[in-house]
Amino acid sequence: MSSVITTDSLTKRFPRVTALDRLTVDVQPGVVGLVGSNGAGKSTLIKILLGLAPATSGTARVLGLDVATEGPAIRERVGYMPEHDCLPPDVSATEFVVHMARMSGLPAAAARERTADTLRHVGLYEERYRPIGGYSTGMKQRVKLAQALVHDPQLVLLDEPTNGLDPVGRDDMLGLIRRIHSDFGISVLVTSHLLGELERTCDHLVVIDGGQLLRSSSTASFTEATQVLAIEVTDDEEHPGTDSDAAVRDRLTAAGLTVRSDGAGTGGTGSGGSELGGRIMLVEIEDDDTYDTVISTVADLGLGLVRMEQRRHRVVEIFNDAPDAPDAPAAPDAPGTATAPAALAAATSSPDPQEGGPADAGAA
Ligand SMILES: Nc1ncnc2c1ncn2[C@@H]1O[C@H](COP(=O)(O)OP(=O)(O)OP(=O)(O)O)[C@@H](O)[C@H]1O
Repeated sequence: MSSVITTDSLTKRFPRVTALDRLTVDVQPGVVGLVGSNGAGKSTLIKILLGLAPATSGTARVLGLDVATEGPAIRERVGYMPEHDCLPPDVSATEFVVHMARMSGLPAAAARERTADTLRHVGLYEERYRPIGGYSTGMKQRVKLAQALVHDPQLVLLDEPTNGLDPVGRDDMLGLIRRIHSDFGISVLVTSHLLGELERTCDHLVVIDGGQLLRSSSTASFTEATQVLAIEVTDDEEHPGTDSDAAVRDRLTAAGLTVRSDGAGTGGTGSGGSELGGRIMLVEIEDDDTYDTVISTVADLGLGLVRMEQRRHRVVEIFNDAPDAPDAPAAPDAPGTATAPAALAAATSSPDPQEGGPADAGAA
């Protein structure tokens, strides 16, 4: 498969900040998430990829075309959904999208036909004849998406498409984004500062921070299984006041296993908290017998297992490994307003999506 985007040591310096710092990345066809906190360099990268802003140094190619010299050819083949509200309030969605289709070179009849199809696809029906000024944020986002798709591009670059949307609106938009690829075969590069939502939506994640690449790999490989078993046991109802966790920990340790409490919790209150996070114990998996040892130990003590599952890596660990990562993630002030790696951490999904843990803070 040929790459849709490649960059080689791509650098963009503004007088007071380096927005992109020797970024080398290779994006294959599919739905790819570009994740980074506010100011990480996502929008700058998109503008360079569209040939709208020059790089300071380094090179980039989109669909095999050089961004420095082939901007118009790139923009013919690529759709772009900008981050900010940029729609004219006085015209209808239909008028606006027809205009954008004409700007992309479609003849009048084809532009009208494609506009009707595209607006239907993004979920705008009768309201498409009303002035955009009266639309909700969700409807405006759909218009912005429709104008990015109307000329049938091979690739769309979507800059923060879920910005300003409520949880239902976010989920709808993420579903639409997936269908752009599955129904039409169009590749998608979608940016967000909310890791959790891209983790759910994308096949591949590119994570940047301070203009530098932290990691680029398949979403699945970010969340591969660890050699750690997370367990939670019931209280000892026959002997109230007994610390059942301590009893299990002592027995397992005596059996030669390494046990620790889950300092990070499951996204709950963290270590020592009275909520879920404080009740999880982590057992290193020595071999297949570890499972049986845990089960028989818990049964011998007359306790029950509330959960036993192999821990998965969390995508957010990439930020914890970054050089200036914060010690403890802080919760964002309000849903969808996460900033900086700390809030990215708070916005990620539970350690194991199967676990039914706390929802993505950004979608909460
Ligand atoms: N035209 C400009 N002049 C000077 N500095 C800029 C300019 N555009 C962006 N920057 C700076 O470059 C850095 C990266 O900005 P960019 O907009 O690419 O980040 P981002 O990841 O898209 O964040 P956000 O989601 O907040 O837009 C920021 O520090 C920003 O202030």
